[in-house]
Amino acid sequence: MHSNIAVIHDSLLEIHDGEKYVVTKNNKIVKYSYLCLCTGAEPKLVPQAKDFEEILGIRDTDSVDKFVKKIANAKKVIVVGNGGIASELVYKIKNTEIHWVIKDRHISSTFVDPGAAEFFLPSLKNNEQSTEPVSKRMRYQEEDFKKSGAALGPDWYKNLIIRGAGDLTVPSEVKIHYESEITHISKDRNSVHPLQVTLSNGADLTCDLIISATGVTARKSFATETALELTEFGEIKVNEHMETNVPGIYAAGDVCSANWNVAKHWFQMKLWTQARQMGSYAARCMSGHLNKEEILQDFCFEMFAHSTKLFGYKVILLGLFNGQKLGTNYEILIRMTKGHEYVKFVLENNKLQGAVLIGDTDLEEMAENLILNQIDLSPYGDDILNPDIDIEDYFD
Ligand SMILES: Cc1cc2nc3c(=O)[nH]c(=O)nc-3n(C[C@H](O)[C@H](O)[C@H](O)COP(=O)(O)OP(=O)(O)OC[C@H]3O[C@@H](n4cnc5c(N)ncnc54)[C@H](O)[C@@H]3O)c2cc1C
Ligand SMILES: NC(=O)C1=CN([C@@H]2O[C@H](COP(=O)(O)OP(=O)(O)OC[C@H]3O[C@@H](n4cnc5c(N)ncnc54)[C@H](OP(=O)(O)O)[C@@H]3O)[C@@H](O)[C@H]2O)C=CC1
Repeated sequence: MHSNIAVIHDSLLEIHDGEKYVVTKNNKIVKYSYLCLCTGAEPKLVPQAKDFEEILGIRDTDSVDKFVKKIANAKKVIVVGNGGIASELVYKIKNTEIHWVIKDRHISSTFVDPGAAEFFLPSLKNNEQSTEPVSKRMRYQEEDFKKSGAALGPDWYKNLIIRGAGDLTVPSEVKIHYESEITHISKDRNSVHPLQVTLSNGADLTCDLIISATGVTARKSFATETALELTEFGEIKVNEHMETNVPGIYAAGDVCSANWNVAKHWFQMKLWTQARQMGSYAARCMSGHLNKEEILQDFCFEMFAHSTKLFGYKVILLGLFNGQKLGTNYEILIRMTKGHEYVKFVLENNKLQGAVLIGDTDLEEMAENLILNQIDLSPYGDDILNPDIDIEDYFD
């Protein structure tokens, strides 16, 4: 489709930024004028993972294949971590006993507040999952010659059956171990469940498999002549034009860190949408620099927005949805109907700063506009979330 693009199936090894060429694993030399690094991230597993093959991370197709095969023989699993992957897995895994080990006092802490976590909990107790979510996104299939690589992204589990070897006829309740981490693991091959796991709260567990869904670190699997400026977590710093400190080298997606004065309602999270938006914007910046055009920052960096599905519910997170950056100087309005919807508005000086919309609330467009417009909402008071008032229609 795009005759100006040549795809090279190889790995980047060295960047010679002085003479502007790269060297690949197969010794191919490619000259460049502009280079954009989109090497993503890799799972940051619990430290014990190096000693036990039964501890797995999930990132790409290969790692999922391995996980699905291993779990097919597991009757008892531990899921560690409290972010996106763990939240999706504990809901999706069937036919095995699940212990969910989390550092926090509430589930899914990377995305939601304790109130929303409480709203989700019944879904873990009665996890029938009879209907699969309908995917409205474009789905891609990887070609056979290269199975591993890019992170899976939204809907990755849609067509997967993740089933353990348990003989449970009804879905089991997930046992959550709050405020705990794994401190020690040993192996007893003669035990029914070979891994003996001790948690920081003193609890002892046994299991067949551990899934470490404990975040990611930027993947910098290549060398450069000039050192790239990195954050303390190893991400490549980029300016408002996605440029690194090395002339001609840009970076986008999970590997980079937005090192500009970001808009009040935006912040970076390692998400598929942000990676895609950054990639597209970096391309425009490179083209703009080449053609000496003025580059205006893309409006997607004005406000954080994430749409996903957790525990069977549509979840939309907008702006400073957890009061990020606001300190203690904000108000929260909540509307909740058990099993139906959870709506949270975050207000500062009577202006909407962020929103959590769980369920089919139909409030996303209105909330987006209120955050961007910063309309004074004091005349409406609590009625802004009064279910008897069609507030969306009003602001339309
Ligand atoms: C299981 C899972 C579920 C997710 N679900 C969601 C979701 O629902 N919503 C959401 O917004 N986000 C989700 N994410 C996060 C999202 O997938 C990532 O944020 C996004 O894919 C990052 O894109 P990227 O292009 O920066 O990096 P990646 O997708 O990691 O791609 C990087 C690519 O660079 C290649 N590479 C690395 N080093 C080299 C080298 N030296 N030479 C050549 N190639 C190299 C890698 O092989 C890979 O193909 C999920 C992630 C996972 C793992
Ligand atoms: N639906 C979605 O939008 C999804 C998005 N993703 C994205 O994919 C990437 C990978 O997902 P994931 O691995 O879940 O990463 P996340 O960053 O979302 O979550 C990692 C979690 O693990 C915790 N953690 C870290 N180290 C330990 C430890 N040693 N013991 C116990 N807990 C620990 C973290 O706590 P703390 O922060 O306190 O260190 C955090 O709660 C993320 O960028 C995520 O946003 C993945 C799946 C679904």
